[in-house]
Amino acid sequence: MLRVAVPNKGALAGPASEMLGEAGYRQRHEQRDLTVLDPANEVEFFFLRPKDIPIYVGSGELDLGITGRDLALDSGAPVEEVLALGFGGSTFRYAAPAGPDWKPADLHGKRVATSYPRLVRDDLARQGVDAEVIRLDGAVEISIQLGVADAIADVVSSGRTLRQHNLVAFGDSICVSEAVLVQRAGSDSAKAKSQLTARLQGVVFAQQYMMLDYDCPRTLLEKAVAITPGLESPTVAPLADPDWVAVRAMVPRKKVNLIMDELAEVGAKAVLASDIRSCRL
Ligand SMILES: Nc1ncnc2c1ncn2[C@@H]1O[C@H](COP(=O)(O)OP(=O)(O)OP(=O)(O)O)[C@@H](O)[C@H]1O
Ligand SMILES: O=P(O)(O)OC[C@H]1O[C@H](OP(=O)(O)OP(=O)(O)O)[C@H](O)[C@@H]1O
Ligand SMILES: [Mg+2]
Repeated sequence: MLRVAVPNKGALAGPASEMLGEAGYRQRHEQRDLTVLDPANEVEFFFLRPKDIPIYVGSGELDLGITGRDLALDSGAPVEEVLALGFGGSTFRYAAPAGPDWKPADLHGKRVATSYPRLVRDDLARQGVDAEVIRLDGAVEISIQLGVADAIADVVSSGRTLRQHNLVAFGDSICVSEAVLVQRAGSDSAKAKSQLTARLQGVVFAQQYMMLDYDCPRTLLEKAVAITPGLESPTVAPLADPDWVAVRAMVPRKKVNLIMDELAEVGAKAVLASDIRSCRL
């Protein structure tokens, strides 16, 4: 039985369960459930705090876990990334009160509040800055106002929380994070583990692509195929009208509107874009 850790609360919990559900795994119905058995797939899921997940996986008690890259790095646990999952994106930044232009070197001799002390200490050491790290559990943005810190280092997603507290991010991102699937560093890729990874990879990949279907005059096919080369090569099928063909190809989701504009310009008609739920390469 494969043992897999899933975030039970916070920003990563909903999307992680949705992705596992999409990949065909059983998920919990009750928020209070801390374990779910999926006998058909021979997997047991454990719903844990995302911060604790690298510790369970690093100890070898659990085989795989979903957590944030920033949390995995901060834990110092011996885990390695198996797959980046494309949700829960954030950056981890230094921030200080708006006004003077800060740079990381200005933190020398100052107090930096954070819930990610290892991540921050490692970065300060890398930059050769000697600052005091104040460890807080959350709501770090208010610590400067309350007089316990001069600057902070925290997760920035939309940037709204920083703005609300009149803080400005400075320096390069300490970490560019997203949800990741992790395993114990150096552990082998058992069959069950690769199967779960491949299924999740199928969902991650499907979310990055869309399927395009369109009709195209035979004479313009070469031009249209150059715009939608597909993964191997697009599917081209005859239509009842011998002068026209139907074309089907996967395209990157981010470019779908641009590609639809280009196809329309070339003379393609009835261009349809649809979501892909899962995909095996
Ligand atoms: N808007 C966001 N706010 C907080 N975390 C986010 C956001 N977007 C992505 N994340 C990621 O989610 C993870 C943090 O999850 P979570 O908020 O559950 O942890 P936590 O802050 O320690 O828990 P809690 O806030 O419940 O005490 C990190 O990997 C972080 O990068
Ligand atoms: O850039 P934004 O979109 O505003 O998001 C970032 C904020 O969200 C998180 O806080 P969370 O809600 O997890 O509370 P916490 O500080 O108590 O962990 C994070 O710690 C920041 O405060
Ligand atoms: Mg939080």
